[in-house]
Amino acid sequence: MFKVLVTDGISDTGLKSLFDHPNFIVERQPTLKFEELKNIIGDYEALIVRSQTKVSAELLQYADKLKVIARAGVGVDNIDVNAATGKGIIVINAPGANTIAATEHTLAMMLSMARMIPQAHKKTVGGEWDRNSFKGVELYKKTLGVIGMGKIGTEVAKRAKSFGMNILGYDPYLTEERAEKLGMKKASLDLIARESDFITIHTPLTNDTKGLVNDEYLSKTKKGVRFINVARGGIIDEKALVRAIQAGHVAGAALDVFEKEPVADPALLDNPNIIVTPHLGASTVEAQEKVAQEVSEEIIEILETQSIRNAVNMPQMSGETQQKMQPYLLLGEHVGQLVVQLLKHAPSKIEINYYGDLIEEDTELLTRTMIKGILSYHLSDSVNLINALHLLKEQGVSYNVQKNASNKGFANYMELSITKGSETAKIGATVLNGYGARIVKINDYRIDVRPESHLLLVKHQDVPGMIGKVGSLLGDYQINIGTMQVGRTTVGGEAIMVLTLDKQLTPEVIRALTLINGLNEAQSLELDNVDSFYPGRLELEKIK
Ligand SMILES: NC(=O)c1ccc[n+]([C@@H]2O[C@H](COP(=O)([O-])OP(=O)(O)OC[C@H]3O[C@@H](n4cnc5c(N)ncnc54)[C@H](O)[C@@H]3O)[C@@H](O)[C@H]2O)c1
Ligand SMILES: O=C(O)[C@H](O)COP(=O)(O)O
Repeated sequence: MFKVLVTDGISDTGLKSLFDHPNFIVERQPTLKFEELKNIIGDYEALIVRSQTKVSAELLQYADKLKVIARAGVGVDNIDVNAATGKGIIVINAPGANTIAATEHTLAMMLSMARMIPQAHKKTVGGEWDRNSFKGVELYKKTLGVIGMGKIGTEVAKRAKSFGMNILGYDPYLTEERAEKLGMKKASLDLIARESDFITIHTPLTNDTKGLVNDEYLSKTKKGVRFINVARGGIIDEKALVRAIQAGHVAGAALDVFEKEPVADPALLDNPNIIVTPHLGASTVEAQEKVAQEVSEEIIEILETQSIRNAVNMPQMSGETQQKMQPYLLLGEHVGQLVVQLLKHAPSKIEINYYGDLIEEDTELLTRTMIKGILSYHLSDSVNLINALHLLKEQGVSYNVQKNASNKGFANYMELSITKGSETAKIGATVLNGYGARIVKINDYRIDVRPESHLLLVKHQDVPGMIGKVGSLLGDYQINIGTMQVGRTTVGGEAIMVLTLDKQLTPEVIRALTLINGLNEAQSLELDNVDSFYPGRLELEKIK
């Protein structure tokens, strides 16, 4: 059974798949204080939050069983994603599920500000019939500057066009072609400042966007400009905004999000030219059902089948790429497990080289699976694909990844080399079309071995009779040999033998092997999860 804790106001309808699932127990605690949350968080495998619950590094110290933190929405700034990553906890969100709600709220705020609807409403319900104080402005033929042309910015631009507005958009990813298709103009921030009558913000809050609209930017804007922020507090410097409104330069602002929430600053709340809502951008019945439904379904997938779609702290892959990369991902972990056993030490340096078809692919996840394979030998279950790179850094291990154009004789080839002091171990592997995964290089020896649970690596003199001696000794101990491969670099020098076996070797057999004349070393190499490893899905069993 998996226990899911739901804090914040999350839609019951959206949580239906979790409520109905026989393997999940859902508990709602929408009004917990930090101390209370800290005391219970250790019982849960999954946590669902909106923007109100602060999932801090301190809280996560108590979250011993937690595997997934789900943000029923977009922004994850209330979650310490680094701390979650360090603990191997997946952070997921529901990008896109509240796009329409935030878009419509942006337009509602723009229209309300333009026609002073909240101010007029307040006076009217207060008993005054004031038809003189609320002469608004029209949107028609005005210029709207959209900063951040992602999902919400794009939808806002499309709808604003239908009001007859001219649209300018700024986004590092906005191309001339896309802007043209949308019937708008790609602009610089300065052009938006100079020409816009309304400026709406739709970026995340990042180091780059924090205080993007500050005194300096405001000084470049057109007199009478109006701002809308339904993105994140802090992108507009609130003090600078108030100064510009008081100076009569900025005509108004419509704010849904604030530097500090709940907002209490009278300079914002008592200003007749500023209208506010309490972070309501995503608060529609439809959006709330959708965000809760998306994260509920994903929690079930992650905990039951270890498949991840929208993780914030994992490299993303399209379904098609994931399917294409699947055999390499499975092999990559085994390559990592093998190389660390070969070195017999925790490495201080890792080198990963990709060749052939792999240089065209997104290999970030593959790199992580190799690193997970290496680290799990010493760190065991505490390593997963989420925290592998973080743990590597923590251990002070450097790693370098290269994609090479040179031909290694295979359509695809990955080589992992790890070093400790003067010792290095190397494994080369490929996926052969129609034949599956193969280990094709151990240190400098060429071989051809299918990854199996139990392997025996023998280093011996390249002299007649060695294969027979090893085979008959294993027979004496009732150990069945699956396959046997030999490799050598020079005739008569040192050679290697790699055998796949039906069961694990005991130290006694290893000792007996080393007594064979001409045999320099025998090492048992064990691979985890070989049987469950090749059937198909992205392997994340350590997250379970
Ligand atoms: N008020 C609410 O309730 C509410 C609801 C939903 C989303 N949001 C917020 O709205 C914002 C936009 O959400 P989205 O779903 O459209 O995200 P998105 O990721 O689809 O789009 C964000 C865009 O911002 C752009 N961007 C990043 N840095 C930029 C910069 N320095 N200058 C210009 N553009 C930059 C990115 O390239 C991207 O295209 C986010 O901050 C999100 O958290 C708020
Ligand atoms: O990032 C988001 O999804 C929005 O800010 C909505 O936040 P909320 O779920 O707390 O309303």
